[in-house]
Amino acid sequence: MPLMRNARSFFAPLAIGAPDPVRAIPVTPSRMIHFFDPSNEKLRGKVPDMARSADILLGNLEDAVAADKKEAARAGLVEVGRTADLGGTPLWTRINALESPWALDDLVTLVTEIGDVLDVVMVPKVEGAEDIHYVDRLLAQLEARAGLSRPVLVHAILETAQGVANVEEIANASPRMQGISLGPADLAASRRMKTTRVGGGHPGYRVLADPGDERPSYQQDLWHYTVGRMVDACAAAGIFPYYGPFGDIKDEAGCEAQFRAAYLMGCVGAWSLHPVQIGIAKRVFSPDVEEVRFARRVLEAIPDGSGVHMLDGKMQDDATYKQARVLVDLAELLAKKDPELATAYGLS
Ligand SMILES: CC(C)(COP(=O)(O)OP(=O)(O)OC[C@H]1O[C@@H](n2cnc3c(N)ncnc32)[C@H](O)[C@@H]1OP(=O)(O)O)[C@@H](O)C(=O)NCCC(=O)NCCSC(=O)C[C@H](O)C(=O)O
Ligand SMILES: [Mg+2]
Repeated sequence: MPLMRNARSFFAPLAIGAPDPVRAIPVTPSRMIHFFDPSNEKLRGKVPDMARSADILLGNLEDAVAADKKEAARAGLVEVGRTADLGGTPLWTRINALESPWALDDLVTLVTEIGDVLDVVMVPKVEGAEDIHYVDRLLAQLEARAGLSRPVLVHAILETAQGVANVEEIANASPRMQGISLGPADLAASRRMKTTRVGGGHPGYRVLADPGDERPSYQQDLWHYTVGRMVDACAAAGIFPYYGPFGDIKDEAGCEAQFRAAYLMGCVGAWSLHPVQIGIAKRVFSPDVEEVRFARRVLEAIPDGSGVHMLDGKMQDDATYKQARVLVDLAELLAKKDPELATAYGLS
């Protein structure tokens, strides 16, 4: 069994002088976590534009940043944190893996230099609660030394078989846990899955109908099981699940379908690797206008949220009231950020 803090000490700061851990994870629009490489000067110049169009901006320090660019990426992110006008868009980072030569300096430098504007640290290849405990204590020490008044939160990537096996303990490892993302590329390698794709389906993974005149077959979702486990672990822990990357940038329809499956299963967002995927995530992770309209009718039809009612031939009760609440709450949250959505939802 991993070492867990007990119920009384769970919310105690892990270093003298560190800020109190949060009791509830902030609920903000997070339809996409937009990745950019902070070592790239041209992209750094685009940060204000990216921040206007994305819900969350993430300076990536890990995979996709070459080894000889790691320090430039870290320094570039410090520059962004110190100088860029993000207009209230949360700033996240993905640090290097904990066993790498860069992770320690990533945490020390970022919390010391820009801990006051850094909302969340994404930790790759998390295998169990012990990885979160290590980051948790170190963050507390760094926050205390930097005199920060609010804690930096932690987001784990689920991208090893061991991490999936331990997903519940990871989700509950610390009050800093903000959420978990699927990392389908590393996870595929860790599991010895035979695919070279970053997320998405595979034409060979399908179900064939029984023998008959015709034998239709349908492609299945390779990630259904893991997304299901991740969503349940996150919901049970009061944190947020995200589908991760979709690497085939040109396959916009494939990306949209994968994001939509994750949205319907409970994910709050996905990663965008390219500007085109910001629009896809916005479309997918904003509730459908007609569904919101129907959900509001459900809430109006059941003012106290109890009893049984009929609406358009469909039974409504306490449970459907709660389902409707999920959609309406999300629509109201997004409408506050997005005037076009506010108009579409009739909330302006
Ligand atoms: C994937 C890319 C390398 C593609 O870049 P590029 O070839 O430059 O694309 P385009 O020519 O179509 O670009 C058009 C313009 O858009 C700008 N651009 C591209 N990407 C971004 C971005 N992320 N943010 C902002 N702007 C972007 C280009 O500069 C062009 O601008 P201009 O020249 O002015 O017209 C590239 O998109 C990229 O590097 N994306 C991020 C990749 C990344 O972060 N990968 C790591 C996350 S996924 C992962 O790690 C796997 C996971 O961990 C797992 O295990 O599953
Ligand atoms: Mg990965």
